[in-house]
Amino acid sequence: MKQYYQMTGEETLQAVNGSLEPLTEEEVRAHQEKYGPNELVEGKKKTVLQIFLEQYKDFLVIILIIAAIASGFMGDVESTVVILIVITMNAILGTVQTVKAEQSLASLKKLSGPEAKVLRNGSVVQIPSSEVTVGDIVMLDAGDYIPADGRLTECASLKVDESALTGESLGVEKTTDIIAEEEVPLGDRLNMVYSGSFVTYGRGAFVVTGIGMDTEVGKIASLLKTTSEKKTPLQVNLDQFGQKLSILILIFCGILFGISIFRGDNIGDAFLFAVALAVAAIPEALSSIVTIVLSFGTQKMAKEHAIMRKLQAVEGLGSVSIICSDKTGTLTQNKMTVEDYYTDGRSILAADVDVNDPSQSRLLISSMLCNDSKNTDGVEIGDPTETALINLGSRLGLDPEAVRAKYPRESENPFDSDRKLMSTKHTFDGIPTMVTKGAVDVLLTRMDKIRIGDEVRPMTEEDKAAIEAQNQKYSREGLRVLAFAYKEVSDELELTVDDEYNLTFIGLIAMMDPPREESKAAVEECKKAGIRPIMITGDHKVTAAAIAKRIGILKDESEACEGAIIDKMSDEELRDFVPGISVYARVSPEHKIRIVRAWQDKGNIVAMTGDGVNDAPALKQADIGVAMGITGSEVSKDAAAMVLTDDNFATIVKAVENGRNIYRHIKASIQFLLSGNFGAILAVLYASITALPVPFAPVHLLFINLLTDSLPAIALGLEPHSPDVMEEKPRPMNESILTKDFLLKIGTEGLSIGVTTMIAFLIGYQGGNELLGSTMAFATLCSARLFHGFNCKDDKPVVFTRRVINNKFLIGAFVLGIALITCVVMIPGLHSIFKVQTLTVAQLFTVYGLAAVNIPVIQLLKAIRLALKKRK
Ligand SMILES: Nc1ncnc2c1ncn2[C@@H]1O[C@H](COP(=O)(O)OP(=O)(O)OP(=O)(O)O)[C@@H](O)[C@H]1O
Ligand SMILES: [Ca+2]
Repeated sequence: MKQYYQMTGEETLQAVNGSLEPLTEEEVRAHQEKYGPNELVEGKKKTVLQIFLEQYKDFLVIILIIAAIASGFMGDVESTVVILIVITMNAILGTVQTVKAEQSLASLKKLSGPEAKVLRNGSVVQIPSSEVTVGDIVMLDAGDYIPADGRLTECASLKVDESALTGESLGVEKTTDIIAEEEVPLGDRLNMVYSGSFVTYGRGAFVVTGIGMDTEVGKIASLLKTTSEKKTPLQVNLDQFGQKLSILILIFCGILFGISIFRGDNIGDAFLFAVALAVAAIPEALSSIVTIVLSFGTQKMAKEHAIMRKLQAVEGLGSVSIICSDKTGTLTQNKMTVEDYYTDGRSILAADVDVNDPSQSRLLISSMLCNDSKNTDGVEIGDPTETALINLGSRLGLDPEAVRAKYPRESENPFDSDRKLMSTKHTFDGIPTMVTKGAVDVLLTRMDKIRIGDEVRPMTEEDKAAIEAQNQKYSREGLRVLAFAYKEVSDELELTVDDEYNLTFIGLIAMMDPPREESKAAVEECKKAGIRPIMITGDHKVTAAAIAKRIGILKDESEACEGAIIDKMSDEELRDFVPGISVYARVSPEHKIRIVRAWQDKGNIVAMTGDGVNDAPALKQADIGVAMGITGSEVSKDAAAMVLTDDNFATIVKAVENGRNIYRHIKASIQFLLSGNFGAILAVLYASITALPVPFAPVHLLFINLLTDSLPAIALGLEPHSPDVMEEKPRPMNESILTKDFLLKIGTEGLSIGVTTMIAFLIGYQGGNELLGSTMAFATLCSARLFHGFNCKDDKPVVFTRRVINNKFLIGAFVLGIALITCVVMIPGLHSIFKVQTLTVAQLFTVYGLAAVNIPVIQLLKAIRLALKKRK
C-alpha cells in the first residue's frame, strides 16, 4: 500500500474521507465513534473500592484492628465493635474526601487541556484536541501543538520541532511535496506532521490520518513513563515531620505500655490503649489535608480565571516577590484602534484618512494585505494589532476580503517577535511587490528609499530623523506604532527573510491600546504585598514607559531600558542592574530568561508571563510560569504552571492572594490537628507521671481523632479567603512550615487543652470514681478541640470579631461534634459501648465550660505573642 507521504494532500484526503470535502457534522460524529477519542490511554484509574481499602493501608491501623479483635475474644466485644465502626467511618470520610479531591483535580486538568484549530462547516473552530478525528483538516500556526498525525496540505515557511519523536532538536522545515521513495524514516517525511511535535515557525494545514494510540507517539506511549502526581514541597516537608513525630509517639506509647505492665495492668488492655493512642496521636493525615485543601483551593482559583497546571506551584505563589508581566493584553486591554496615519511627511487622524489620496490609500491597502486577521460579522480572529488595521479599512468603506481577493497573497514571511517584521507578496498593476510591516526602529535600518505621493526618492538623513521624531511623538502618548514599506520583486520570488532589505518607506500607523481598568489597582496591591511588578514587552521603549507610568509600574524614565542593553552584561552585572529597572522594552525571549535568572539569583521567587512559542524556556525557568489562555500559544501553556483564562495581570495578583490564603489555611488545619493531639498526650502523660488512672479508654481517643476532629480540620482548610494576607511580605521560599513560632503555638495551645482536660478528670475523679473522671475528661477533650477550631482561624485574635462566624463549615463541624459528644454522654444506651456514664446537668456544663475556657486563654496567648513580636 502507498504511504500517505507518497500521496498528494488531495489523495490523502480522498483516502481517509472518501471525498475532497472537509468532514461534515455527521461524518465527524461517525469518525469519532469509529476511531474513539484522540487521547493516549493513561494508566488505570483507581476505583472507589481501592481508595476505600487504601484507607486501611496504614500499618498502625492494622495493628489496632488486630488488637481490638484480640481484646474482643478476651471478652470486651463492645469495644471491638465500636473501634471497628469508628475506623470504618473514618475510612468512609477519607474515601469521600479523596474521591472529591480527585474529581476536582481531574476537572481542572480538563480545563487546561490542549486545543486545536480545525475546519468544520467551512470555518475554523477551536476544539479540545481530544475531539480531533481522522479526516479533520487542522490549521497550524507558530506555537501550536500538533494534535494528531497527518499529511500537510498547506505550508507557509512551516517549521516543526519534532524532538519529542526523533530527538532532532532543530526545527524541521516542512513541505507539501510528494516523497517518492519507500521506507522513509520518520524524521525525513517532510510532508507529514506528527502528534507530540509543535510548530516553531510559519503556518500550515494538514489532514489527519491517525489519532490517539494510532499515532507515532501512541505507538511508543507504552514505553513512556507515566508521570505520577508529584508531592508538593509542603507535603514532602510534612511527610518528613510526620515520620519523626511518629517515631517519638511510638517510643512514648511503648514506654507507657511498659509502665502499665509494671503497674500490673491487664496486658491486653494496656496494649490496646497504647496502640489506640498511637493511632490517634500520629497525624498521618497531614499530607492528605494538603491535597484536599489544594484541590478545593485550585477550583476556586479556576473560577477566578487562574488555572493551576502544577499543584506544587500553588504554595510557591505565596512566596512570589517579583512578577514580570507582558504589556500587550495583560496590562493593557489588547483592544487596539488606529488613531493616526503618517505619510507624505504629515500625520492624519484615522477618521480623516482619504481613500482617494494615493499615499494614504497605499498605506491602507498595505495594512490590510500584510495582515492575517479576520473580522467576520464582528467576530475578530487574529492579532488585535492586525484587526485594528482591517477594522479601519472597513470603517472607511473598504472590505478586507474584497481587497485580498483583488491582490491575492503569493508568498509570505510570517511575523515573529524576534524579527519584529512581517512581509507578504502581491501583484499591483502587474508589478510583483513585497509589502513589509513591523517595528519602526527595525524597519528604519532596512529602508533606503521613501515614497512621497507617487514619487520615489532615496531616503535622506532628514527623512529618517523626521520619521524617528514622529515615532517618538506617538510613543510618548502611549501609542503603538507600526511602519510600512515595500519593494518591487521578481515574479517568481518565494519570499525569505533575506529579502527584507532595501525597502521603500510608505508610512506609519499609530494605534491605541488603553491600559486595563484594573491594572493600576493590581499594581498598587502588589507593592503593598511586598511584590515588585515589572513590565517586559516587545513594544517600543517610549510607548511601554508611557503605559507603565500610567498604571504605576514606573516612576521615572530611568527605570526603563531596552532588552539589547543587557546583551553586553555578564550575569553578575545583570544582577546588580535588575533592581533599578521596572520596564524592559524590545525584549527577546532570551532576555526574559536572563532577567528571571538574575532575580532568582538574588533570592527571589519569580512569576513570569509569556505567550509566544519562544517563551516556553523562560516560563519553565520562572518559579511560576504564567501563560495566556486566550492569546497564548499551546506550547507556552504547556510550559506554564498557571494559565490565565482572561489574560489579565490583575488575575496573577489575585492568584497570589489565593495562594497565600491556601497556604495559611493548610497551616491552620495542621495547627488544629497537632495542638489537639498534643493536648491529649499531655493529659495521658500527666496521669501516668502522677500515677493516676489512665484518663481515657481507647475508643475515646479514636472517637475524637477519627471522627469529631476531622471535620473541623477540613473546615479550616476551606476558610473564606481574607484579603489581609496581602498586607504581609512574601513568605521566605525555603521557610519550613514548622517554624519555631509555629511549634511554640502548637505547644502552648496543646498545653491549654491538656490542662483543662485534666482539671475535668480530677473533678470527676474526686470521689475515686474512675468512670466519671474519664467520662468528663473525654467529653472535655472532645469539646475543647471543637472550640479550638475557632482559635485556629487566624494568627490574630479573631474570636471577638465578626469574622469568627464567617466559616459555615466550621460552625457545622462544631455543632455536629458537640451534638455527638453530648449524645454519647447523655444517652444511657450508648454508655457501655463508649465506656462513659451519664453526667448530671451541672457536670455537663462543667465540661462545656472548661472546654470553652480554651478560647479566652488561647486568644490571650495570641495577643501576647503578637505584642512580643511587635516589640522585636
Ligand atoms: N503582526 C505584526 N506584524 C508586524 N509587526 C508587528 C506585529 N505585531 C507586532 N509587531 C511589532 O513587533 C513588536 C514586538 O511585538 P510582540 O508581539 O513581540 O510584543 P508586544 O505584543 O508589542 O508586547 P508584549 O510583549 O508586551 O506582548 C511590536 O512592538 C511591533 O512593533
Ligand atoms: Ca506579545
